[in-house]
Amino acid sequence: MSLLALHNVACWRGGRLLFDGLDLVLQAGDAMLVTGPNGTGKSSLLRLAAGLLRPLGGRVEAARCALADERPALDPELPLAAALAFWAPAGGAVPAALTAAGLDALAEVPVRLLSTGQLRRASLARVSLSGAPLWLLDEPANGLDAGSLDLLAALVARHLADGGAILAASHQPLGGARWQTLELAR
Ligand SMILES: Nc1ncnc2c1ncn2[C@@H]1O[C@H](COP(=O)(O)OP(=O)(O)OP(=O)(O)O)[C@@H](O)[C@H]1O
Repeated sequence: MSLLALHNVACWRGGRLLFDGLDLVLQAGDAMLVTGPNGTGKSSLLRLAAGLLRPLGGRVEAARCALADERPALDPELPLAAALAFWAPAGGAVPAALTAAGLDALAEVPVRLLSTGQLRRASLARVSLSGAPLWLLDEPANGLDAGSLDLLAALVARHLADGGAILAASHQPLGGARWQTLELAR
């Protein structure tokens, strides 16, 4: 069974047609990288897949998903571990997620004090904690240093090996998978 399927999808946003006739299918273990110039609709495509945006035409079928974009979706006033616990169905997985994202030392630091790259990694920890089989990652490498890029690649590889799928938008190459590519054009 596919974890994401788009059938003949058209997207209208900002007063113009961003794309139409788009078909794609992601099965367990699949990773797809969406590329293209600014404003061509990469983030919009992720929001369509997340069910946050309605297609102008066509059909979107998605498994339970977790979206990581520029908004961390973590309570800024809470210590990081407590903020992440909100998203953890079983609660107990938070320490392992912190370790996998290289955030052990920051568990008790309020989210509002984290740096840009630390917040990105906290978003990845949130997504990995969610248990969602479909990850939607919008520019996940933004603000990450070399070591953090390696952590991202490891998280990607583990999620795919566990039977998940990933749709990511990025201006830079990502590791951890043999990425299929989808280029959106103006
Ligand atoms: N909330 C919104 N309301 C109206 N138009 C929007 C909204 N968000 C984005 N758009 C428009 O939709 C178009 C596609 O934007 P989108 O963010 O999907 O592009 P992108 O390919 O992800 O760009 P970038 O590479 O800059 O991140 C742009 O023209 C943008 O102005």
